Amino acid sequence: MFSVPAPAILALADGTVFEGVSIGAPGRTTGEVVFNTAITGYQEILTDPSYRQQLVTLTYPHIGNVGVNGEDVESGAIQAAGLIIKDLPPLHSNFRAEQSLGEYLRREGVVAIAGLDTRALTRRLREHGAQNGAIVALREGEALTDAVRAEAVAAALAAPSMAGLDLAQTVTTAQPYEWTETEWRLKREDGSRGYGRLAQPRFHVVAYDFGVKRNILRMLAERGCRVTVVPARTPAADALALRPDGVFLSNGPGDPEPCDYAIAAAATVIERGVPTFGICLGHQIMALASGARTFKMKFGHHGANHPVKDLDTGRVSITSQNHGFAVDEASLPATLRATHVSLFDGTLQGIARTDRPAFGFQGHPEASPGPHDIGYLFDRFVGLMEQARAV
Ligand SMILES: NC(=O)CC[C@H](N)C(=O)O
Repeated sequence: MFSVPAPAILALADGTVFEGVSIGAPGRTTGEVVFNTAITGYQEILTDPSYRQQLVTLTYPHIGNVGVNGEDVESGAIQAAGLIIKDLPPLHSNFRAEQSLGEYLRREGVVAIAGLDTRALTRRLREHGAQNGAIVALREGEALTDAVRAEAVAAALAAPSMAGLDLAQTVTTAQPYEWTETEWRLKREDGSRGYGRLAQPRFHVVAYDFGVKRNILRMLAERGCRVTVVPARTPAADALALRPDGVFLSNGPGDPEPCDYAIAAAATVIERGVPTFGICLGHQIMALASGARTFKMKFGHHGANHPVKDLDTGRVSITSQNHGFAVDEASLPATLRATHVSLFDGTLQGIARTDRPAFGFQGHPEASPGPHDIGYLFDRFVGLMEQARAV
């Protein structure tokens, strides 16, 4: 019933080679190797545009158990450059499943490897920091030779460093579009299942797309926001000409620092006093636009159980995270205050302007499948738009 999988290897830039089996498309892929500790949500992780040019290792050992469906996607395609897992079950089972993870990876042409020691790999990344790697997945019958291994290490070494890379432009929408789809429900009042539609918009939000995740747009629509999603390079004047109640700065891949066009647009929008909310890359861009600095972390935060403390209330939330850069707390100017901090490593997780209605969060308050502890930040954004309207 099951054919023997072809061999695959993962080579790191430091020369380490892990051997496993191919579970996706044959071929070669390179990127920054990162690890994500989430137990659920592999489909949402693969389709998150912030994973562009990254090879994602999932530390949870069984991945693919519930298959793949057409609804749980954060964008229109798999965005991660490759997938690294311990074990792909030969059978999947779920009432929503439409195909297996392996079929999905092959259909999308994504190279992926299973059967290697993901714990050893993760320990190496934790100790030495994130580094570039290459996955080579052979075709059935092809032999794994020393030449293949050497080529893979060379490919890992040749891959570009994430620091300094503007990847937002590579994932952004080419044209503006409107968004009104609301959150997924198992059972709506009318008995239907799935996503809903915003009937009566209360606010108009312009969302800068640096690689936006769909669930962010759904959570805005759920709260009465009609969203116009605009390309990353949209000048502030064009965004403001749409007369939005609020501006949203999305998550996205790569280094925030080279995104000078976005930093300039954010600075203008914030200066004008338009309520502004930034998530992840958008939060970093807001910080840079306000005069703070960002830096590359050792191995970043990628997972679904990161405790974050709200410094205003003392409340601790469990959050979803996916970032390799962070805002340097020591660099905050007088107009920015720290609002949230990571309880894993003390790094900055949230900021707010002291002089304008603008705030940002480093983690993912929209996380689907969760956790949902920090969804209140969307309510805060809506509150700022309400207040601005009352003036
Ligand atoms: N999820 C994101 O928006 C990630 C932001 C940025 N690319 C980082 O790695 O820090």
